[in-house]
Formats: sequence, C-alpha cells, structure tokens
Amino acid sequence: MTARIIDGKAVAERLRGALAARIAGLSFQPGLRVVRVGDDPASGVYVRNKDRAAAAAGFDSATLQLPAETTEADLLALVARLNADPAVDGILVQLPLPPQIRQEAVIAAIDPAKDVDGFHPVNAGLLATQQPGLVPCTPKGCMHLLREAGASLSGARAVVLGRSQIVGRPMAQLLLAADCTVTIAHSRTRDLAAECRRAEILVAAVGRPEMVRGDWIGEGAIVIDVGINRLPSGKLAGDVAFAEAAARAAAITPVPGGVGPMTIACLLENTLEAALRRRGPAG
Ligand SMILES: Nc1nc(=O)c2c([nH]1)NC[C@@H]1CN(c3ccc(C(=O)N[C@@H](CCC(=O)O)C(=O)O)cc3)C=[N+]21
Repeated sequence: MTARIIDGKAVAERLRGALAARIAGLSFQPGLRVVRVGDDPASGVYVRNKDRAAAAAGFDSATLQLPAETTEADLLALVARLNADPAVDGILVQLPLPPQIRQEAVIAAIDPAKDVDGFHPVNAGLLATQQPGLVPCTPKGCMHLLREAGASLSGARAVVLGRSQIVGRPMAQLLLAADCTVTIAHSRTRDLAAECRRAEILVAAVGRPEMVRGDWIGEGAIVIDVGINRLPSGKLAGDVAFAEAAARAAAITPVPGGVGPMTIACLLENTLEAALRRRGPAG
C-alpha cells in the first residue's frame, strides 16, 4: 500500500477561511494575546506563523514578549491584567517557561474561559467528563484530520503514543469520546512496536525523531504524526519514519505540513469559540 498524504496545510487553510468568514459577520474582533517569556527556539516559528494567521483571519491579535529573567510574580500580574481585560478573549502563554517560573501556577492563573490552549485543569476536567469547554489545539487538530481522512472512528482500535498533558492525554479523551477503543502507550510500555502494530489509528506524540519505524505500522492504518523535531541538519522530522510508514499505511500526515498548521488553525477556532461564549453571538 502507498499511503494517501493528509494535507494539513490545505485543511488548515480551509478552516481559517471559514473562521475569517464568521468573524467578518461579527460586530467585534475576537482578541488573542500570546505571551512569550525569553526566546525558546521551539516557539519562534510558531509565534510568527500564529501572528500572521490570526491577523489574516480578522483577529485582534498581539504577542507580548517578556525578558527571560521575568519573575513568576510579574508574569502572574500580566495574566491577571489579561483576565480582567474585556477586549481579550483568548490568552496563550508559550511553553516551556524559564526555570524560575512554575508552569502549573501560570496555567492555573488563566481564566478557564480564556484558556485557548485548553491546558487549565478546569478545561482538562470538562474534557474528561464530556462537557463543553476549551479543547487543546493539537489534539483537536488531529481529530479534524482524522475526519478529513475519512477515518471511521466508532469501534476502531486507536493507539496514542505519548501521555503528555498537552497532547497524549487529551488526544485519548477525544478518541474515546468518538467511540474508539483507546490504548495510551508510552516509554514504559512493554513492546511498543507490537502495541502500535495493532492500531487502526495511530497518533504519535513522543517528540523523538523517526522513532516509529515502518514495521510498527499495521497494514492500512491511519497515521497522525504530531512530532515536529528539528534535526542537527536543520531539517524537520516527525516522530514517524515517513517513507517506511507510508509504504504500509492507508493515510499519513507529513511533517511539516501536517498537524502543525492545524494546531494554529484550532487556536484561532478556540479563540472565536471563547469570544462567542463570553460575549454572546451578537458581541
Ligand atoms: N502554550 C503553548 N501552546 C502551544 O501550542 C505551543 C507552545 N506553547 N509552545 C511551542 C509549541 C510548538 N507549537 C507549534 C505549532 C505549530 C507549528 C507549525 O505550524 N509548524 C509547521 C512548520 C514550521 C517550520 O517550518 O518550522 C508545520 O508543521 O508545518 C510548530 C510548532 C505549538 N506549541
């Protein structure tokens, strides 16, 4: 089998177009504030792409850049100001944060109604209990792509590789809510390759370049590659060895151009959702 390539860039473009059309009909611009402390390289391209996409879709968006030495108290004070600002619908604090700042303290300080990353424990709890809330952008984007690939989810064996708070766990919740039979595999799992091979839907989110080899892929599986790893050569690689996997999968996402652009589109989708929930449809 040679896999169909799931074009995340094109799907994201369509989603952003649909958001732009909805925003054009509003009496206000949904407001997004991204806070960046220091200059972690993983965040650089992301912040630039986000700013461009948000402006093009009609959001009132800005990135607030703080020095790497910022104290936790100063960052919490900024979050409190953004929480109180009625023009701000979505707040995203770029992770990772410098070591003097406790990540959990900052996430917990964000108003859950403005938590467009969906990382606040209230939103994680709403997702786990199948109530409406803000859903983390990357797993949400992966679900869009699975639907796009025509995956039939009900009853399907899905394996999520990785158990992070940001991707693996919420991804498993979304697949379960879609009636998949879900396995979460991770670094302590015995025989990872065998677990993955059983998957009809495989979502790889471990952050290790090309760790998933071709013989880990079941014939006809749908493979969603969340990894965006920068190699020493400067090239980007996913968590999946793409060419090997594509020889066995029915469909697969590329890196770049797969999940990454969907993360950004879903951030904008969440910001619009948060705005409509906070202000009502008329604004
Ligand atoms: N609070 C928080 N939320 C995040 O969602 C978050 C974060 N912090 N910190 C950094 C990581 C990284 N991240 C990316 C999203 C999209 C691309 C993306 O669009 N990548 C392009 C390629 C970019 C390139 O060429 O380097 C693609 O995959 O096609 C990359 C990286 C979100 N993150």
